Amino acid sequence: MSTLLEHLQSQCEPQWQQYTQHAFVRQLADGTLPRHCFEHYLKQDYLFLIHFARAFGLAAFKSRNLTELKRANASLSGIVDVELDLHIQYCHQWGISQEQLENTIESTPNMAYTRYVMERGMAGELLDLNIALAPCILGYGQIANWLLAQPFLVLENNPYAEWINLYAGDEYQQVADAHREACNAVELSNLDGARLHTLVQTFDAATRLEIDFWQMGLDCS
Ligand SMILES: Cc1ncc(CO)c(N)n1
Repeated sequence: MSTLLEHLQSQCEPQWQQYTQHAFVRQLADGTLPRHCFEHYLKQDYLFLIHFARAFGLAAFKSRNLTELKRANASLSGIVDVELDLHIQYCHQWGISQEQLENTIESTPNMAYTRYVMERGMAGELLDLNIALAPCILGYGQIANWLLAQPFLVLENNPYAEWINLYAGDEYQQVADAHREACNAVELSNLDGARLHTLVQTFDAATRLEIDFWQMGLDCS
């Protein structure tokens, strides 16, 4: 019997592949991504992380017991107290100041993605929100591991090596494992066809929005 996430991923295989093997990440691995594209991505990702944190605030609100509340709380503080600080520090290395981050004009693919996730959470239950969040959390972990195994990977003198290692690292992989566990706490066999269909639609939409996010980076749009 497969898990809920295995089922969702298998239902969205072509989109999942487009997302996790996008030209943006291939160019990170071989070091050919133009620097201005990455800088644009980093600025947008700062805004993304702010909304991502808010989504976990919503997850806390949607929690029905202490286990769920503790998970949401851990994710919220992980982003607010660790990931955002790391992001600001990392952007500084790329010559992007906190002021520049705060003055970044949000791109429409970024808006579409973050607000879509929040809408799923507001309209639905915690599970809908967790599934809307799954492609981003699990995808980045998978992308980093996949890139490290590719023949086109060049780590020497690659300005993006640190980024790849961050997402392949134990700390991020543990975050991904925790989210996988939260989603798979629901048994696939306990969901009826209509409920499952809604979750497939959510997973599919969030995956396509991640593809658009990479494309935004590549197009500097
Ligand atoms: C757009 C996007 N998706 C996923 C992650 C992983 O946290 C991120 N930082 N940004």
